[in-house]
Amino acid sequence: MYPNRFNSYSNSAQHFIDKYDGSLPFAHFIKAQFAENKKYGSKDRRWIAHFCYCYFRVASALLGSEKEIAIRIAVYLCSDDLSEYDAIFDKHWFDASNLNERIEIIQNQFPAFNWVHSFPFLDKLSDKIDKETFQISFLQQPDVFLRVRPQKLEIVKKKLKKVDWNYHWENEYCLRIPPNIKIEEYFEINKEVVVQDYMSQSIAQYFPDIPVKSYFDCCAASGGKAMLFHDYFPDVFLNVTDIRSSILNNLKKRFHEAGITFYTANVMDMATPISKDPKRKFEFVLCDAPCSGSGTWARSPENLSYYTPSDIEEKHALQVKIADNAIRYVQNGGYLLYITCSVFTQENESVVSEILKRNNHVVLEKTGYLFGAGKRADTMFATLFKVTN
Ligand SMILES: C[S@@+](CC[C@H](N)C(=O)[O-])C[C@H]1O[C@@H](n2cnc3c(N)ncnc32)[C@H](O)[C@@H]1O
Repeated sequence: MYPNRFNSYSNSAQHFIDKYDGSLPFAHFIKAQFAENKKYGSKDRRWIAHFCYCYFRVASALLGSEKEIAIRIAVYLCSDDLSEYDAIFDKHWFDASNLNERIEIIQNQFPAFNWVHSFPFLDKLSDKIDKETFQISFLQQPDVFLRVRPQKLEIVKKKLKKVDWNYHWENEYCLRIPPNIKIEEYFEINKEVVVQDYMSQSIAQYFPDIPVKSYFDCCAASGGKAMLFHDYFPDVFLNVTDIRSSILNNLKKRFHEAGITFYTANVMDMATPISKDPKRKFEFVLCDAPCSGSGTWARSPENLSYYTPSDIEEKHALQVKIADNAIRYVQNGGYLLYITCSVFTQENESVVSEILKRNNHVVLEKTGYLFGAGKRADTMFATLFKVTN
């Protein structure tokens, strides 16, 4: 890349970063900005967005630095391929053979760069999370993963023989694919493949080890986990709810595409106290609770600059209310699976402790993190409880 081109992208990135106020996801913001500013061609848009995202990945380690310098450092730390930047970066920057060495080079050269601060919520992080791997994972954009629907494995493999891009099987059904692939040009989405993070797919490890007969997904959103469950237990009727009717419309569209008809979807607020014991109970209740999403922030690194930690307290309170209610829907001998895509103790281990403290008929079967950092995937937390009345 020529210096003048680099400067021009850097200036545009600074303009958009300064204009952004964190009130909506950066991806939506930048898309709207580009739609308003027709002067940017598709190549310019790609570079400017890359520079902005690089900046957000390391901004907290560079507080007080000039934006121009911060962007230069950020692009160095966060770009997979440095060969583009021959004319821009200092010669010795190319001596690094891995990300740790890149960090060291910058640390030595710029005293204002404080890597420890790159993730500003370290005090909230669960002690089960490997801090170093987690922090470094923010320097790279996570990959895209597809879950191949079980009965579609053969057709997907056949179609893959004709693609000219690289892919990698993480396991029998999980396919890692390069970013920016127009998936719909190759596969029937939801019918053949579901776009679902590797660790989100791996949640199936926490499904009860029994032939489940009834299922209730109480925070179903657009149905990612419900579809996963369906592919393991195809004969089970799906009862799904969410507080938002708009997201249930997405679920209905996806279920239609997936050929799932054996379900009901209803709006329900799971945080409202339940006065009477629910009439209908289920063998398996899945509660993928609303959370900070901090295990997915390598996909939305603007959160490192704009997330307000007081939100964690509110989320904790909401999660306890929802999980407490969800337990009431579990039949005797059945299971509750509590899930978040958070890495914060308060949303995970603390909620689990609260649940156990408040419900002495509930026992912990299995708990842990599905750690995607270092694998260019998200991180999830899951706990399976057994409920005996
Ligand atoms: C993490 S998302 C669920 C993701 C989903 N399970 C999936 O795999 O696609 C959490 C969902 O909880 C819903 N939610 C938030 N507060 C709720 C409440 N009080 N009652 C029920 N659902 C709620 C949100 O609307 C959101 O769709």
